Amino acid sequence: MAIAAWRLAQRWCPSFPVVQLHMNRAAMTASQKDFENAMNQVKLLKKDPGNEVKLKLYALYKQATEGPCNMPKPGVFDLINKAKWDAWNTLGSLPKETARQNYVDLVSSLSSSLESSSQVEPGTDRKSTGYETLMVTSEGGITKITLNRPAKKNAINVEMYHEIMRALKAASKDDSSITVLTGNGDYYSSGNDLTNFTDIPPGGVEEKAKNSAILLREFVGCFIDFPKPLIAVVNGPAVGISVTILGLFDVVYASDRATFHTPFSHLGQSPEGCSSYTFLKIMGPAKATEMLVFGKKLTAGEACAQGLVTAVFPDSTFQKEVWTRLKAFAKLPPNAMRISKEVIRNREKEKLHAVNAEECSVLQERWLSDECMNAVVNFLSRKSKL
Ligand SMILES: CCCCCCCCCC/C=C\CC(=O)SCCNC(=O)CCNC(=O)[C@H](O)C(C)(C)COP(=O)(O)OP(=O)(O)OC[C@H]1O[C@@H](n2cnc3c(N)ncnc32)[C@H](O)[C@@H]1OP(=O)(O)O
Repeated sequence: MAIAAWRLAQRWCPSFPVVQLHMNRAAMTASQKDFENAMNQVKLLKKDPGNEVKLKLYALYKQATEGPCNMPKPGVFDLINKAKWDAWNTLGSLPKETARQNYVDLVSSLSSSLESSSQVEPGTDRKSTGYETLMVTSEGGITKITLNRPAKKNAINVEMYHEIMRALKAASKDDSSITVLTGNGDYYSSGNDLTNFTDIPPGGVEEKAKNSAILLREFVGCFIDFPKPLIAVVNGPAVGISVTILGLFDVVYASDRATFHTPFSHLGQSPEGCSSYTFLKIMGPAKATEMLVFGKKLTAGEACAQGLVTAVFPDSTFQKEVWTRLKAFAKLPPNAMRISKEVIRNREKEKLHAVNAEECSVLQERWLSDECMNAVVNFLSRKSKL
């Protein structure tokens, strides 16, 4: 969210507007003019420059307008005023003109670095190119990753695994506050693309299984480590890995058209996405077993009752209701949200990585089993569907 400098400056120097108004206009020099321009520029910064920079700005401003620090030192528990005092006092006897120049230089460097960052004005939809299987947009503090193979029910092929990882890594570093994953078309995702099994390398199926386990482990690892609030907008049925990784999301909103299906036994496979751990924690062992071992398909209402889904909305108003909520979340202070997520999730991370490694190693064996091969052949020869 844009930070108006008067708010910034008022917080760090309550007398800021008054001081600014009562500046000696007669004594205005070129550098005084630059100084005033710089103060105006601060008001236009679209991104909070962070406390360290705000303290520097405060100190230089005070030095430029009042000279060396003349305030009594605040008490040790008066943290904010103590930080401000320290910043100002550190400037010692720096001449007013030099402080003014340093202030102008600092604002100018901030303007160029923050303006050229990927900050997006609300309402400006920034679309990332370079994805074949996804649509990625950033708008109003929300990076939205849309699975975009609607003709294949958003089945996740190898390219899509790589692109989702790339999009998540980019989203973790961009200036958005929250990240959303959703699907284009009538499905959220039909899970792993079963044609992934057909492209066998010269090293044979063992090599394929080994490489797939490495890919899967890295893929799930990106969700475990994702630092910002991650929200699934489940627009329709979800199958397999698109369901299991929901346990690693922070919030899951679902249309009442969505279903949640993990038919691993039917496919001769075993749970992944850390679901062997997260689902047990979320819904308890019996309900988790019904889903992960017996392949029970849940309605959105059932998934919500069992804690996998946060809230369910009628399909007719789904997008409107969900995006109203998401836009409000995106306005919250991003650092606070990131740190709160860290506090909530960090103590589980090591465990989740261990679970992920174990699940991938079990699956590597499963992929080589007759049960799995037969299930894939049956689907590909159109003998079976879920
Ligand atoms: C060893 C290699 C692995 C490499 C990758 C490593 C990581 C793997 C990690 C995870 C492993 C497994 C976890 C899972 O996700 S298991 C779940 C797998 N998914 C399925 O079994 C779903 C299969 N699809 C269906 O049963 C049906 O398509 C459906 C989803 C119920 C929809 O039925 P529908 O009648 O409404 O539509 P349909 O005509 O069948 O589909 C339209 C076209 O889409 C294609 N398609 C749909 N889902 C998949 C899929 N999962 N894989 C490949 N293709 C899919 C379908 O074939 C149709 O295509 P076309 O129009 O005929 O060309």
